[in-house]
Amino acid sequence: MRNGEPAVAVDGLVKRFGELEAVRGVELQVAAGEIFGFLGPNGAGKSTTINMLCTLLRPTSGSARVAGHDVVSERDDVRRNIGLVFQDPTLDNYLTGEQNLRFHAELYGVPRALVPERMRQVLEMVGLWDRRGDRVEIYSGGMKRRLEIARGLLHSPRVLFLDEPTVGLDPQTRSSIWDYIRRLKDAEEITIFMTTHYMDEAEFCDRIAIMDQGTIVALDTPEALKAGVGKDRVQIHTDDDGAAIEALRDRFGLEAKVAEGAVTFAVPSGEAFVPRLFAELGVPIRSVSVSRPSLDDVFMSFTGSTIRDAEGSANDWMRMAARGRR
Ligand SMILES: Nc1ncnc2c1ncn2[C@@H]1O[C@H](COP(=O)(O)OP(=O)(O)OP(=O)(O)O)[C@@H](O)[C@H]1O
Repeated sequence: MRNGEPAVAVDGLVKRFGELEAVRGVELQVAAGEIFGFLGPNGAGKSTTINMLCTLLRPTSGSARVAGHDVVSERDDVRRNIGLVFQDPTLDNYLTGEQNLRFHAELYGVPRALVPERMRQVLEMVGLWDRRGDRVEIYSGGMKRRLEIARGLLHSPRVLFLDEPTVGLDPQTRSSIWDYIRRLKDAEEITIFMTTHYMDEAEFCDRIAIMDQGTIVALDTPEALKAGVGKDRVQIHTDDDGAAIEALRDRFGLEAKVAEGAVTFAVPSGEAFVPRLFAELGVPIRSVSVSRPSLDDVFMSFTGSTIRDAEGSANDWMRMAARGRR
């Protein structure tokens, strides 16, 4: 990869499955050393895009370069330069942490002489050096995830693809995984391309792309995306959501929808609007909450649903990836 060249450069990338255009002309660039987050509802095309970047799926048209190499014509170079951390655990439980890493080193052709030193580095980075001799079956969920990250790093990839690195982990473990990810970025000058469903985690990304129906609908820093929404979110609980949505449309010209079990809509100044709402809605309100724009609102303004409602979008790509590698 030449100096100043983006770690990931995607140009007019398209993937068709028969009639279905799953990815429709995606353009993006990720700078070396960036933490880049990929968000989107179920079926948005994230997995398909990432699979193309990881060389596991061939683009229908367009091009992509990862770590300076073309994903079609220089497939092996791309593979040597990327690390993948699957959502589904792919560790061998009967082996020790160290044995798992040795196996991977062999698979990736890491020169034998370099393995002990590199193994120590990555295991220390994720705080598992002292536990390297234990069988993985007695590791906690968080330890397993950290070992997967260590393994993804072992062959010194330039770009690390992480699929929901903290899904299913408790908040404390999630936060420690994030400490490792941030430390990683400093220590290894690595580029991280990740998917997450946790909006608080998306905040840690340098930039975020929101994908919907095969295209990128927003791409910027979390701050810029939130500033762009420019509206507060109001949520009300009522006894008749249908009537409330109708009244909001008829009396205030507002488009509302039910999200997370509450009638939800956006107005420029939420607090100032609440008294009018109570006075004029004509539908009894049980409770109301007003919040400043969050990444969730950004997500909603571009995709029409909250990330929690869109949840369950289990990223199948790693499963596909695992299959594709066999
Ligand atoms: N191998 C395939 N053959 C046919 N259609 C596919 C294939 N892979 C994906 N698709 C379709 O392409 C679209 C995009 O799917 P994709 O898995 O990329 O979405 P996603 O954003 O990753 O969603 P999720 O978060 O649920 O994983 C979907 O409509 C999906 O059904």
